[in-house]
Amino acid sequence: MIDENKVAHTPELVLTDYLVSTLEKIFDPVPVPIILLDKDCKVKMINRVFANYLEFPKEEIIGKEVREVDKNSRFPYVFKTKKAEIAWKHKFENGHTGIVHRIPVLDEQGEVVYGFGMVLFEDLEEFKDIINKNKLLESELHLYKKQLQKIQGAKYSWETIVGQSEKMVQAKYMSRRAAQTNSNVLLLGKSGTGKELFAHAIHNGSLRKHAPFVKVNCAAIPAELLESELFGYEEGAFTGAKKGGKVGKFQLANGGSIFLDEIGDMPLKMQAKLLRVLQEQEIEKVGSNNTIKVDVRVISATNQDLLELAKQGEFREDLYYRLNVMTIGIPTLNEREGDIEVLTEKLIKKVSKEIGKYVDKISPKAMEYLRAHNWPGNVRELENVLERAINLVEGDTIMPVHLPVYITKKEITDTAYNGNIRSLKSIIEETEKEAIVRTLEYTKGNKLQTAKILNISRSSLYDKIEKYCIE
Ligand SMILES: Nc1ncnc2c1ncn2[C@@H]1O[C@H](COP(=O)(O)OP(=O)(O)OP(=O)(O)O)[C@@H](O)[C@H]1O
Repeated sequence: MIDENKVAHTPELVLTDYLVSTLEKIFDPVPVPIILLDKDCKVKMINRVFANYLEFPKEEIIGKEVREVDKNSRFPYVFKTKKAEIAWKHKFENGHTGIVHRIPVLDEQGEVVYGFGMVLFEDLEEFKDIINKNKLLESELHLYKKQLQKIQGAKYSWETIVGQSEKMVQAKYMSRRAAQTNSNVLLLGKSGTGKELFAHAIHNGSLRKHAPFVKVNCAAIPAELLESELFGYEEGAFTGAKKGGKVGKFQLANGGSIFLDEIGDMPLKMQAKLLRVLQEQEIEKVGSNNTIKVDVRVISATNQDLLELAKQGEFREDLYYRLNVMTIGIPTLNEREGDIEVLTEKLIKKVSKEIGKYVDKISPKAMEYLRAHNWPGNVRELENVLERAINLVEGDTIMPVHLPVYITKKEITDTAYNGNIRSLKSIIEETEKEAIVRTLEYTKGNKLQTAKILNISRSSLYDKIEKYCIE
């Protein structure tokens, strides 16, 4: 950027005819309009493109006072103030509007010896075009940066993790401490409690925050693809392998963090390979004998009891200890006293902004229902309930009528105890049926998710659905 307050200084320089004709030879072929004035504001040199722009024969301009050529010229003023005018909009006498520089050149005593002028953009439209293109490029860049961050960056920080309950404060404290170390972290918590949020925050709060954060859902990738997904493959490693091979998630996360979600679902064979990577800090692509050094911090998460899985032979105990250098337990929503209110307030704002509706209140009765519910699906369930409610609201307040029946008709469960004189078995069965019906309602009939939330196997869920004749 040129500083307008800094004018050009030159040691004593006489614009001899010889010098002027040399400058003319230099600047005449240059396609940028350039003009040189002597200390009396008379034109000493003008190049051809400038003369054409002013629509004057070049020879007629030389020796004229600048205002005889362009009566709007500010050069006399610039010579008076001795201050350069950089990138000024200027309307020439012939109607052209351009962007110009006017620079007075001073000698060592600070007196103007000559003036240098040039037209930066001959046409304002051209300038506007460049500005617009620049704006467009800037907004595209912004978009790509955001997308890149979405793909490989961490979105959340501790500030975005809502919760003031004792258990939540403790979890945040532990994760802040974990972030300061380079150790692997294991996040334990039921589905929808916010484990992923914590993984993002740990990465964002660590020294690795400027490097990638890469997420892998171990349960969502078929076992036979997991290895190439994690470690990549060489060209021709197997039929159907892409030309040029593929870079694995560990390599993508190099220098940063990898978030292995649902680690409990990782097949045993892969667990052995992961253990080797954690021990050696190097990976081997599928179909390659070469090793590649990687520096990655592993943050893993599960809603399963890994030690129990280890007892059953489904999870390697040695891997468990490798992953579990720091454990952070994320509490269920039920255990987070007082958090329903703050979360509800925050989520209403977030969801209504996403949906584009102006809902910002919840009635005391509706809030009471939310407080009384036991939230098997945790914060994710609360978010879904509020999203559904905001979609239904016509004013700006969520009322009980906007909440799902399974939340407002809590007394249904209470009927299980009505009459009292019933066998324990029938009470348990009725409660069990009720829990399944409600969870199916919440998951919109998704049996896999229902089984997960209720912490039972899918086959056991099917047996119970049949037993209780649930539609
Ligand atoms: N403390 C919180 N503050 C704000 N939003 C939260 C909080 N906890 C969870 N959420 C929101 O709840 C949803 C579920 O969170 P997240 O995906 O992190 O849960 P999870 O424990 O990783 O679930 P799963 O085990 O099913 O993968 C997300 O939309 C997240 O934004």
